[in-house]
Amino acid sequence: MPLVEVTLSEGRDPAAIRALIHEVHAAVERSLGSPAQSIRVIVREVPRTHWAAGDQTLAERDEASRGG
Ligand SMILES: O=C(O)C/C=C/C(=O)C(=O)O
Repeated sequence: MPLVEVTLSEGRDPAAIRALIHEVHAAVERSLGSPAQSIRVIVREVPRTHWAAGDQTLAERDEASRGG
């Protein structure tokens, strides 16, 4: 049972996430030949206040890029 997990920061359009799930599913089906019902795709969304790079959260980066 192939299981693919994707971690994203929060805030994307639900339709874009649904499209991502479809594309990941299709890639696994095509590349591994796995039965469709056996494929699992999990998308995790992390609040931008809970994701840091270089000790700056994505929320802080957003604020800085807005000039805050
Ligand atoms: O785009 C996302 O969902 C997550 C972005 C992460 C970064 O920009 C980073 O880790 O620097």
